[in-house]
Amino acid sequence: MIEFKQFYQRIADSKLSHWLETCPAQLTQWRKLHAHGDFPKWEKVVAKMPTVALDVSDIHTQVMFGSGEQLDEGQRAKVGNLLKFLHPWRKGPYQLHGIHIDTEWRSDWKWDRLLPHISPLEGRTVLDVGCGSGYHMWRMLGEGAELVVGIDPSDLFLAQFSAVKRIAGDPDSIHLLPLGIQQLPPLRAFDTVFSMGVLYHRTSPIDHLIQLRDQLSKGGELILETLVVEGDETTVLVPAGRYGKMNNCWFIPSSKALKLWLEKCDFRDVRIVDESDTTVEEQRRTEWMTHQSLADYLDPQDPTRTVEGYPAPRRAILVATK
Ligand SMILES: Nc1ncnc2c1ncn2[C@@H]1O[C@H](C[S@+](CC[C@H]([NH3+])C(=O)[O-])CC(=O)[O-])[C@@H](O)[C@H]1O
Repeated sequence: MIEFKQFYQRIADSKLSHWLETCPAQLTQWRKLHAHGDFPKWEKVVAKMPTVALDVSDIHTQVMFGSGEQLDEGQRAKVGNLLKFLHPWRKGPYQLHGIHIDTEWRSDWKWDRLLPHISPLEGRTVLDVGCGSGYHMWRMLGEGAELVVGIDPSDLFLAQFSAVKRIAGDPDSIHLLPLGIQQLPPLRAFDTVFSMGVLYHRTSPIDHLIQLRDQLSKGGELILETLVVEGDETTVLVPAGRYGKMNNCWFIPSSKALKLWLEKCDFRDVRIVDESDTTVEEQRRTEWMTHQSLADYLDPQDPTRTVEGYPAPRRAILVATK
């Protein structure tokens, strides 16, 4: 059974100890809501992941655990099938005992775009809001973070993360909690907070920025990544209906407007460090994610537009200090 005891123990004597006032009750409630349905089936898959001591691992240049030499072909096929049961795999890629999980997203490309622009993570306590299956969390740990906590309300992503963590030998410096950002009290304790791909899902983007600020210690750093449109400080797109077939997409500002919003929320040294169009090489259908993907969200006659006629996805990364 996926439990959070290891997390509670890990933070008991840390600067996150005050989180213990609210978090265990929320996760107990979460567990009650997930006692039936798919989650217990996914937990059984997680429990079957191999726990052999790893011959090699690399979380610095990729997310790789085990060369594949330690499992025979039959065992590898079995683990591969179990991992497939946790479909769809959106964020990655992962290399697990020689099994290449070719995810919908090349999340490593986003990591490569942001890494040169952020303060070194060595020794830091880090929060990843909307962490998905936790791909970037492993890379944060690979950069020397002392403790990495991810939050994401998706129970499938928790199961995927837990499968990887079990194979990795259950390290106690990395934890995913199935919570939304709105469920966190103002902890004011993280050295670095990431919010990537979340802002446009929030109905109130300024409140989101304030919630992120409230998680940071004074002087801490925010890395914010979200969909943007071209334009000046006053430009923001609120799609009338769906955007790229997503029905939960609310505010898509220009990067300049986003910079202004951050400054208005008392962040300083706000920098737009990257702006890139999302390509069908970075987000695409694979054997590990067989549903529709970016190519299906774009107008086949004009791929610079979504099927709804809005500008095609473009994303910015901003870095700011509290
Ligand atoms: N209220 C919320 N609180 C926290 N998380 C949320 C909330 N609502 C949705 N999410 C989660 O935010 C994630 C957004 S994906 C980005 C993943 C990764 N960060 C990436 O940058 O690749 C979007 C994208 O594809 O870019 C999903 O995992 C949601 O479950």
